Amino acid sequence: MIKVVICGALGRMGRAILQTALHDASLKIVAGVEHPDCVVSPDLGKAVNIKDYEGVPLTSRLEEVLPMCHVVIEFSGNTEAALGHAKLCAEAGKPIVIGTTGFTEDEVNQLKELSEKTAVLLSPNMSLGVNLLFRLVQIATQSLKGKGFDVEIVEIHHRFKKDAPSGTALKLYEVVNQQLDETRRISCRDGISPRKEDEVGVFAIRGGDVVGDHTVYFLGFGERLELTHRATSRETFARGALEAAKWIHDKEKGFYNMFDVLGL
Ligand SMILES: NC(=O)C1=CN([C@@H]2O[C@H](COP(=O)(O)OP(=O)(O)OC[C@H]3O[C@@H](n4cnc5c(N)ncnc54)[C@H](OP(=O)(O)O)[C@@H]3O)[C@@H](O)[C@H]2O)C=CC1
Ligand SMILES: O=C(O)C1=N[C@H](C(=O)O)C[C@H](O)C1
Repeated sequence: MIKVVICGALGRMGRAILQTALHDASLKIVAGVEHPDCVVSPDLGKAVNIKDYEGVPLTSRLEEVLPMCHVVIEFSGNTEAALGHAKLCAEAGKPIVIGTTGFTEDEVNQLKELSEKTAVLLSPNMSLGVNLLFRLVQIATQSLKGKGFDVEIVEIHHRFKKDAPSGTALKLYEVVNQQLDETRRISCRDGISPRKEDEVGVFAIRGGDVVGDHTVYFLGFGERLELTHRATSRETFARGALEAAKWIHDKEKGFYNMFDVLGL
């Protein structure tokens, strides 16, 4: 049985992962890591009876529970904390699956350095559909290049999401940018100025309880192609994160993403 620690244990994703893991006999959530100032701080350090977490110890110090596990899943939503957790994993030689988004380029480079000591999987989206979308967008961009199509990206998420644009939208832009020559990402249009040829708009809409929608538009003359993924439940990300944990638990070192897990 694969023993897993979740960082960001009481968050939306942490709870979804715990719930999903309850139906999988091949792994067990052995501890949760939470923010030191989290609302349940009196319970930190001992087993708690928060719904879903009955008997699972919660702590604010990953190093205390690392020896208990084979793999760590990181969804704290805080890139500084996630980097700290990855450093502890590298020191202890424990693999880590990171779903947290919003890393700067420099932080991603630091994660790559840590992956020389332990296995690190970083993906802004653990769903099968979005990872296939990355591939489809690559094909569409390549196929429509030089044929008069403009590319624009729109994402919608719940009102509580902190980072914008989403990690997935930024990855979609990266895929588009790799196929085209020198594009410029913009996040707003306001005023009198027609679209510039090298622009790619990446726009974030926030509201309600939207789990996560991403659309890439290929806008031509007389036709347009829209590639859309809609996540309707966090369980889809949770299942992906747990599949990633199973896949990485016996890997020694290296920098991976969901393509490696899904074989895409
Ligand atoms: N890769 C993927 O497939 C997906 C990625 N995400 C990403 O995952 C992240 C989390 O999303 P979500 O669950 O909605 O966010 P939440 O805010 O609901 O959950 C994050 C949890 O982590 C806690 N936390 C904050 N700092 C620390 C810390 N230093 N150590 C341990 N825990 C900490 C938060 O506590 P507190 O509230 O007290 O700060 C909170 O309980 C985001 O970056 C999001 O973009 C989301 C869905 C899918
Ligand atoms: O914060 C979220 O909720 C999500 N974040 C991820 C992102 O930033 O891409 C993935 C998913 O769309 C949900």
